[in-house]
Amino acid sequence: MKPDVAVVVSQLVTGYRGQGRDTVVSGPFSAELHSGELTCLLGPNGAGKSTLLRTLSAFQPPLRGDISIEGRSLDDYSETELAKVIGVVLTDKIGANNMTVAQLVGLGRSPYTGFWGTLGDNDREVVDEAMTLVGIAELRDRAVQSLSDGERQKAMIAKALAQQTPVIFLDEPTAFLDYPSKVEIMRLLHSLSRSGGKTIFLSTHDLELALQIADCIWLMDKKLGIVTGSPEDLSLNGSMSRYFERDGISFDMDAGVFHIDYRPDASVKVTGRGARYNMVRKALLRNGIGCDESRDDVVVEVGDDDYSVNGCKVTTIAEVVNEVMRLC
Ligand SMILES: Nc1ncnc2c1ncn2[C@@H]1O[C@H](COP(=O)(O)OP(=O)(O)OP(=O)(O)O)[C@@H](O)[C@H]1O
Repeated sequence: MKPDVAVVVSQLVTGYRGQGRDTVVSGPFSAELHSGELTCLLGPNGAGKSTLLRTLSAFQPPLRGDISIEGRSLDDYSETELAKVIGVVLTDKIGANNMTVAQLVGLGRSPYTGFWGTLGDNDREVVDEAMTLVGIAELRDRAVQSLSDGERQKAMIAKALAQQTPVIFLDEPTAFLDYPSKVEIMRLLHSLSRSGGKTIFLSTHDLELALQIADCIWLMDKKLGIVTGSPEDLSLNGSMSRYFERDGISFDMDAGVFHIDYRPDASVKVTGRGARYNMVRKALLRNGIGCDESRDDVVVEVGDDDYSVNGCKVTTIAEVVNEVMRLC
């Protein structure tokens, strides 16, 4: 059974109002976000991801169309009501450098206490719980400016959690993070959507990661418009290829990964099997050398412990490549 619809976008057109002329960035399009799901917004630079997130967060008005959250149009919410429904995590500098992590996360309680409001026992409990959920409880007294990018991102997510909203929007939460931290943040957001029944919608350029972790994907492109679906459906129906394949880059539907297409200038025969065999082929291809079973002038044999090139033994793949390059 499909989870509840939390956000409905109807015939939405996003963009910027100008004097006499509007600049349309995306739309018109209609789509839904479901509670308990992590949805990723993917698209090339300039496609309009931040503009869409700002529009959904009510930071800028739509040019046309309607957005409704939990059955009510965005226009019908007061500012305070909105802050209890949508938590927003932007990539902009957060301007919280003189605060401790606990103070920053405590700002998430402002819809309930007022900006200068003092936190009560319940607020402090919520703040502690948010920091624990995100795994930063031990950082509570650290100054925000002393945090790493990954820790700061977690603190911002904890702040959004402390806001206790059913919907959270995040603009590129994995930007500037190393790969393990990107995976950690994405898995954290996925588990928060599952365990807390939250609707989490984020933009990212980490396509392969999004394909592995997201429940749903929105693909966005200025020319192609917006399509939505599960990562697997969008892979199989060709949408991933249509939106992201460029000259020299192809999308492998089965593996859900992108490949750089090399055009080899020469070819050799490679024999063997398993991971070492695949790695040799990969290293040769990167150096402009393809594999051709019919070749017999240059033959690379991949053994269990070493390699040979035309009978000459070597121990590393780098040496295989050097030897083959010398012969080709
Ligand atoms: N204030 C503005 N006024 C007019 N046009 C704008 C404004 N801000 C952004 N744009 C334009 O809107 C388009 C979409 O920009 P946006 O930042 O939403 O894209 P994006 O998909 O988030 O890009 P990126 O992946 O590079 O962050 C771009 O062509 C941009 O130049």
